Amino acid sequence: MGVRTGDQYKKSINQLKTDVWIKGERIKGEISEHPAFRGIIKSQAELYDLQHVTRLQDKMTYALTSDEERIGMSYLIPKTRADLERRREMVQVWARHSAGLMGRSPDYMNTVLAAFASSVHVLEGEQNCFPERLKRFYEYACSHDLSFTHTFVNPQNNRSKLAFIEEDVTNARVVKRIEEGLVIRGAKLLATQGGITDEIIVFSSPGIQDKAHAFAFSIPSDTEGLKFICRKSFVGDDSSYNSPLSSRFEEMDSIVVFDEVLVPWERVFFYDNIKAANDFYTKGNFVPFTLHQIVSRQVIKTEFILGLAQMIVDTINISEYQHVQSKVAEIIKGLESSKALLLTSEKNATRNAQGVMIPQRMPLYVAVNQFQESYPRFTEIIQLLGASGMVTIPEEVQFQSSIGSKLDHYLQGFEIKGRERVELFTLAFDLCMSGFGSRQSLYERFFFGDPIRLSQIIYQTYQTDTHTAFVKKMLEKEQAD
Ligand SMILES: Cc1cc2nc3c(=O)[nH]c(=O)nc-3n(C[C@H](O)[C@H](O)[C@H](O)COP(=O)(O)OP(=O)(O)OC[C@H]3O[C@@H](n4cnc5c(N)ncnc54)[C@H](O)[C@@H]3O)c2cc1C
Repeated sequence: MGVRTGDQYKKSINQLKTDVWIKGERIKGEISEHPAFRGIIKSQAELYDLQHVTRLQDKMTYALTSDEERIGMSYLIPKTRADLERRREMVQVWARHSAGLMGRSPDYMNTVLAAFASSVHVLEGEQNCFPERLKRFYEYACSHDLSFTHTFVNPQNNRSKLAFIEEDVTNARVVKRIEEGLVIRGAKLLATQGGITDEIIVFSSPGIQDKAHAFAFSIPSDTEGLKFICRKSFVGDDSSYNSPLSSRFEEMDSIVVFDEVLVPWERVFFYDNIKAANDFYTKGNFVPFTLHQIVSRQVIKTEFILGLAQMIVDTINISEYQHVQSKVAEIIKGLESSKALLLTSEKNATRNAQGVMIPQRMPLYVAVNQFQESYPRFTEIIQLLGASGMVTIPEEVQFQSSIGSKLDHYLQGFEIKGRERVELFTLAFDLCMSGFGSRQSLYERFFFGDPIRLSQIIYQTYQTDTHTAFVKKMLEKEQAD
């Protein structure tokens, strides 16, 4: 089949008739026509179509041999530094299409799958582990260009350190091991884009205490007993003027419920193995590969925010003020740091024993942890620069009415008419203040894990020995003097 078109993606999602619940009802009919999903499915389809644009073909796809069908670059397992560069460029083509606002553009999960497939050695020879199945599944996913969502974390009912002592009443767990496969009951915290992908990958996050929770598998989204229960939609409305971002990029997050879901053995990658669950996450390539994708996207998102900040400055003509300059400079510093950390991770990449090129972890950890803090600050800067402009944003229909000419006059900016000025500030509002925008901040803060625990990982894994030795040497010199 090779790389898909947007239309093929849309048809496939509509045919599934996945069990998706929103506003107290199960979605009936084509999900691509539902107001909560219309925009995001269209945007996702546009991304698939980019793989077919002739001038982008070498960036977005590759062929293993000259006569083989091309597959998505997002599935590439890098063997060289040039491959990492190709991966970055592919991510950034897709990210530019959504200004980096689609955290789950297909490259995110395709990267996760490539990371898993390149980590099968961690599972080899281990009890209840099936590396061959994972490899076969990766090949199947590449050749069919499948779309994925995923869910790793358990529901948030009790996060105390001693939570494992309590009876588990919510978490998805294996309740039966039968001839046909595993039976799963319970829930997982959430899946972004849950319900609008072909498949869902379910993995245990590290730190599992009970082997019934230690599993990994992938199943079609329409598997019997699997339910996606959506939150409230953050789509403002269908208008690209009034809701320029949420009408296109609202990805939706849904709670994932497993009502006695049968996972066939062919789709089980491991089960009942706590060590495998921990090792696969920590010793496999999930972290460095996924972080490389994430930081590549975040660079583009920061470029977009910088452009928006500067346009606000120009539109109300405030560039002469020193604090305005330093606020924009904050975004520039964030952008340049992310870019530098990303390139450092590629420059210092090393090839592992399996011949896979692994980007250096630490610069990527630092970049993503910094972004967890700087992204909410960037949106604050937009608000501080925009001030009342963020709320003097009448809807398009007001400009089309008989008072439109008054609005054009009274809301004019520096050398632009009211309608254009409001269009820009409406975009800023959607990015920083709407439900969609607030969720974007929460997403960047948490989607790759708790920022507090991430900074702990940085502290605990950073080698400081040479630095303390440096100080000791300096002290010895002082004494010698
Ligand atoms: C918008 C969004 C989209 C997401 N999409 C997905 C997805 O598609 N798939 C998926 O699997 N996950 C997804 N996630 C989940 C994400 O991985 C988690 O939010 C993240 O790992 C943090 O877990 P939590 O939300 O359960 O927070 P908690 O772990 O419940 O943390 C809540 C608070 O308690 C503190 N806390 C809790 N435990 C500790 C501890 N041990 N030590 C110190 N402090 C602690 C935290 O610092 C935090 O302040 C998404 C999250 C968001 C917000």
